[in-house]
Amino acid sequence: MNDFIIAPSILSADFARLGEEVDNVLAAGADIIHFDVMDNHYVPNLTIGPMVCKALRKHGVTADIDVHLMVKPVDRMIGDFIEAGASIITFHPEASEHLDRSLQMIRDGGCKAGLVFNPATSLEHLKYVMDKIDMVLLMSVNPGFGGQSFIPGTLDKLREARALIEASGYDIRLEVDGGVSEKNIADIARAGADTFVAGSAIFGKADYKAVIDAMRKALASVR
Ligand SMILES: O=C(CO)[C@H](O)[C@H](O)COP(=O)(O)O
Repeated sequence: MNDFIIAPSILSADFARLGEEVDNVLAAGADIIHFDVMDNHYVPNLTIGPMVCKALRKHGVTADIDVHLMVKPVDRMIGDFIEAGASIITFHPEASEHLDRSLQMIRDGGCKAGLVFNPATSLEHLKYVMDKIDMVLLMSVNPGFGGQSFIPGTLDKLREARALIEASGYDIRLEVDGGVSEKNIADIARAGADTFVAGSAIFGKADYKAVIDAMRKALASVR
């Protein structure tokens, strides 16, 4: 695994050719696949569920699948995605009735667990569960749609999250999602992110490898 992880969001892929799109983006140098699950309840959009995750595994995808649950309630979906072959499952603290239990369910199912924070959601939810998470995901847009602009205040929040992670002593990745492109990825990494979700910046271009290479080149200037 690279130190910096690039995670294309299939929200912006061509769903009619999803297996091929995932193969192509992995062949172009992506590390993992970001899988956005929206329920038209917690967020105002409706996307894909565990059957599609299972279908990607059946298609032959062996890369990690990073499932971002934008659903409420979360617990039933956790079980279904564990069964469907997810590698990482993240959810929003305000969407779970019992945060600790939801995190434990994910780890008990053999997946990595993480919490997702909307732009205006406080990081205080991390306080008592640092030992139960493998990833913190900061949304740099309000969740629900691809193609939005990066909210600049996320950079300060990333610095805050990075400091909390370092102080905890745990091995926790810091992911950012929304409006990430080859133009701002270096600044985002300098603020502390190590895992980068990008949807429209990658799938919106014809040459996925050129974009991912440009992102890696920008990241090389950071470390
Ligand atoms: O979770 C999401 C939206 O809720 C998407 O993953 C995110 O917005 C990525 O899309 P883009 O890179 O086009 O901003």
